Amino acid sequence: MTFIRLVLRESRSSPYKVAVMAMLAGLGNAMILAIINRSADLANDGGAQVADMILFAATMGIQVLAQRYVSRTTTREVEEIIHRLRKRLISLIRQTDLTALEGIGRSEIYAMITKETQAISSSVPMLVNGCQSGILLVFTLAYIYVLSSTAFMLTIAITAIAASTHLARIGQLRREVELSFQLENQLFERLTDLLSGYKEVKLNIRRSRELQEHFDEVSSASTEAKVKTQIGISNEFLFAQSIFYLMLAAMVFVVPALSPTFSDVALKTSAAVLFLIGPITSLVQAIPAITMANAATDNIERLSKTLSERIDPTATDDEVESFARIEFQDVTFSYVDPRYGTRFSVGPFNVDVNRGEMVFITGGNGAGKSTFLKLFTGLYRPDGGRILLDGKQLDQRRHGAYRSLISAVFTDYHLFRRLYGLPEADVSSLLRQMEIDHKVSMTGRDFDSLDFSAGQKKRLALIVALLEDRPIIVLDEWAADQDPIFRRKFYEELLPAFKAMGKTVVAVTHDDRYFGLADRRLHMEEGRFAPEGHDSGSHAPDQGDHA
Ligand SMILES: Nc1ncnc2c1ncn2[C@@H]1O[C@H](COP(=O)(O)OP(=O)(O)OP(=O)(O)O)[C@@H](O)[C@H]1O
Repeated sequence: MTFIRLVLRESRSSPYKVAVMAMLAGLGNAMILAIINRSADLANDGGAQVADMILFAATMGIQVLAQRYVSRTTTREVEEIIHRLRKRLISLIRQTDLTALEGIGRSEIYAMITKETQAISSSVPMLVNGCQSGILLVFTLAYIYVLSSTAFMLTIAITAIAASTHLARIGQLRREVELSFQLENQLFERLTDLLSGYKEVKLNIRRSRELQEHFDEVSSASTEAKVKTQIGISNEFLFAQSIFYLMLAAMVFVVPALSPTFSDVALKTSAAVLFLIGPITSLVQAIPAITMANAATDNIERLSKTLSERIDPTATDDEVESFARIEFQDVTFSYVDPRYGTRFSVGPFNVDVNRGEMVFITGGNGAGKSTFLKLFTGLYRPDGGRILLDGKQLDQRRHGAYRSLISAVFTDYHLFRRLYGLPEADVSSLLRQMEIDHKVSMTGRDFDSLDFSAGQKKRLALIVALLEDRPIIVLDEWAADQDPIFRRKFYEELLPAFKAMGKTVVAVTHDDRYFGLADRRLHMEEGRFAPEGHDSGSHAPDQGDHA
């Protein structure tokens, strides 16, 4: 009952008030039944009383108002809970350690924030109905008891047998629902593959076909699981209906044989049993809805737990504005896969970077350059060794604040349409400097378009990094997709200009032609910096830069 627990835990309105109102609605329903039965009786004896009509109208009014209160309150409550859950998930994602987030699939996160919350939301009306029906059922049974204890005992016996059979069968249904959830997540993954890899899919018809086959396979398994679930639900519905007919039959065939006085109330009791069909149907429909809401809540809570267990303890609003020296002492880091153990280790790094320096990092593919940058920028925390900022070791709080020294453009950078975290700025001179002033314009803090070439986009990302106005700028193969002319401008004009502004530049580069421009070059091999003068030259040759 994870979903119910979630609602009780998160609800801001009083659950007692909702329960009282739901009881009132149920009682109102049962009273409507009793008044109608009584009035039907009176009709035989010459007509219903005006008092009964007034009582009927008043009961109906109370019942409608109470039911409306319950529906409105619960719907609003659950939607607000979903809103808070979503906000919390986004906030947790923001605060989680980068390594943890890299381990969780994107499609899983998308699915939790969209599909699972939707599943909870759409189950609410059925749940509310189901709860009210349960209450109505209790009151109607009480009314049947007042009419005839034999009829009541028989109805209870049949309901108990039916409910236990139903609950035993619902276990299987729950497994089917969970399976169809898992399969739908896989469908999300395949769809993400298709959309993210659209160019690759378009270029290779065999890949395109096989991807389609894989999608069809998962979709068909998901359909099968869904069909089983739906058939299970309709079987339960049929089952409930049969039970209801069984009850009616019991009233007409069995109770008269057991109770000699029953004939007086046979009509009323049968009417009461007829009245049960609505609540029983709603209850039966509510159970799969609860099962789905439970599965969705379980999934969301599992993700929340994973994320909260991996909250980045270094997160802070503190900022550092300047520095003189950053020292890495025996810093190590490993990528660890829970299934396969350590995948790759870097370090120990013993290196320092001084204010105003321009440091180039070189090395072959997979040597560990980007990993070093993630350590240097404070995005990864070292497994061993220590980082010193101006001679003082970074503790957790200072580690977070340390990140505020750095702006970066990584190889897999993301360009936000809005200048999040930055004030409105006049970017015209930067746009001119980057030679994209004819392409980009801004409205307030928003770029009007991001539909540029790869190289132009990267220039815009560099502008955003510069707008952050931080003392260190970290660039990972920034010039890789620039044309030779702009590449030269980058190395010969822009980087020296940054240095002249007092910025510290740490750049990963393969452009051997410009290696000489750096104050220092650190060459990396197999996760370590090679001793100076031991550059095996395994970097990629500079291609196409012969301007
Ligand atoms: N998220 C990750 N999980 C596990 N292993 C990783 C992860 N990221 C990188 N690696 C591994 O770490 C090693 C170093 O990767 P890194 O990206 O630091 O290399 P690099 O020197 O920047 O390479 P390139 O020049 O190709 O960009 C590689 O063997 C890579 O497979």
